[in-house]
Amino acid sequence: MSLLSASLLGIDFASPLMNASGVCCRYNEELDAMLASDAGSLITKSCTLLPREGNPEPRYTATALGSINSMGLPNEGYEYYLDYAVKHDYAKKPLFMSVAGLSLEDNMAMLTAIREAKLPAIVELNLSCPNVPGKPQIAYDFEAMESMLEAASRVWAQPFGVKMPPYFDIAHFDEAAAILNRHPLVKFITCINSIGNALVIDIERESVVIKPKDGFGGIGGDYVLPTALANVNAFFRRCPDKQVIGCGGVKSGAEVFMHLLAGASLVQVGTALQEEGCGIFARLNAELAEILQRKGYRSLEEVRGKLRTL
Ligand SMILES: O=C1NC(=O)NC(C(=O)O)N1
Repeated sequence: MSLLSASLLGIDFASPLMNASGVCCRYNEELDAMLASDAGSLITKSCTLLPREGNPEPRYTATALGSINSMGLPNEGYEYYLDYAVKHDYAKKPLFMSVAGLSLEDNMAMLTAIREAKLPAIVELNLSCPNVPGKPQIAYDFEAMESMLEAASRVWAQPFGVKMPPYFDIAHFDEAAAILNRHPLVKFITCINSIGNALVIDIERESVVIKPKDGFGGIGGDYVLPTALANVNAFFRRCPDKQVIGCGGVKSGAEVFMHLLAGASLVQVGTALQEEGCGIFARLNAELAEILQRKGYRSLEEVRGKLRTL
């Protein structure tokens, strides 16, 4: 066991770091770059039943404080990622598959096909894409989320995880956690997806910066770090039988350490990975190791959830 060893669903990871679904994971070449990187694992682009072009461009813009995107789930269709998962060498590093069907039926069809392939791939069910016009985020509709989790638990019939949107109200943390706790097969919770439907304005052009939805898109990066940490900690506190994966605002070892303190078992990198490339994982591992050593920690276990309150 090295200093950066992590564990999820009883599976060992050499590093807690991985990509956030959507970044460096649409094509085989990107997934292979993640495999060759110092990330402890990798996750595929959220897939739909059929391939999708996604929203019109420009649909991603980096900003001084992070990024805004309205990709619209562009992906090669679930069979492409299932094919990658069949060929993947799980002894090298664990692989996650992100599933984001446009309907409950589509999700069940994909989960059935993936289940029948009998792979060690870990499924992260995306309940929180904010960018498909006309498709509300499932996890903001508690009844829809309950129905989706009931169906997914029945069809998938083994442990899986969910990608959650950020919540901003304690009552919503309570309600969402209560729903998740009613589904014991939901063994991990990834917090957070982008903060949906934000608006970035360029004053020189007096314009929005992305084309879809009149410029409204999900934001990531520095903008979302405190909200991401709050959601990680809220679900860590409320779901003692589940693990949490942190996502949001990670750009150095410091933010990785914050997510671990808040309760994260693994940590995903989105905007910073998009901007820096896969070399970021070697840097983040080194920076995290330096913080742990400086503070006298010998494992991530000793840090997880140890956030002090005043
Ligand atoms: O779940 C998602 N979150 C995002 O921020 N963007 C992508 C997308 O638009 O495909 N999906």
